[in-house]
Amino acid sequence: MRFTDTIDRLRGGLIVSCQAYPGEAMRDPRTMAQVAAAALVGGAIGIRVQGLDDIRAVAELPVPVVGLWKDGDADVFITPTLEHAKAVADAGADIVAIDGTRRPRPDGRTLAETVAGIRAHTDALIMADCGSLDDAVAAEAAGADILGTTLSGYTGERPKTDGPDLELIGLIAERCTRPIVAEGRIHTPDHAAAAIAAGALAVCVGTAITHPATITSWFADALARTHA
Ligand SMILES: CC(=O)N[C@H](C=O)[C@@H](O)[C@H](O)[C@H](O)COP(=O)(O)O
Repeated sequence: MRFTDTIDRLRGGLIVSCQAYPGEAMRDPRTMAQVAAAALVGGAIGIRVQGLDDIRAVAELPVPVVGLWKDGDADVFITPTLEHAKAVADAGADIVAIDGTRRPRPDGRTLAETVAGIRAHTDALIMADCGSLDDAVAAEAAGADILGTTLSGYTGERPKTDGPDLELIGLIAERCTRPIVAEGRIHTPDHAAAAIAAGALAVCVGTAITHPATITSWFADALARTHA
């Protein structure tokens, strides 16, 4: 029931990822909650945030909250262990986003063991942040509820496309039955529409909506090239 209800609410819609990085001026849970509230006014149907304080700061918003906890210097850093995932759920996430790759995890658990441990702890849905088709197939077999393309271009298995990895979305849609959230380098409304057309249930946009330093650099670099 909870699965169906949450998936129905996400269908065809825009999740906005509100994240500021260590040392950045906007890295403050209140600021991220304000950015999230503004995104809802614009039509977001879901919010994705990083860190336990940020999750708590948006947990009462009237939309599904995708929570994650980036931690550590290892390759696997998005909600890297079962303990991180439980904490994300306890902070109020409706959907716990975890590393969904086939790489070794810092706590030595497999993805299937991690998913089982989260299920035993919470009824939150589980989103596997994948970097390839093989990841998505394995994540579905491990029991993940949602397959994300979040890590495409960041694990060495897929090229870092200029824009979303539409090919990967199509490949996952062909092979897997779990819903797909297209995430990563969706920079324009056309990109978002193309991701849905390729087979995604919903799209998640971060940088292009909520990261002013990067957006500013796109404009500034274009002007610098014009005047070079
Ligand atoms: C690879 C990684 O660490 N991705 C992170 C996952 O939460 C975020 O830094 C991204 O901003 C997010 O996935 C949204 O993607 P984009 O910002 O490209 O719209």
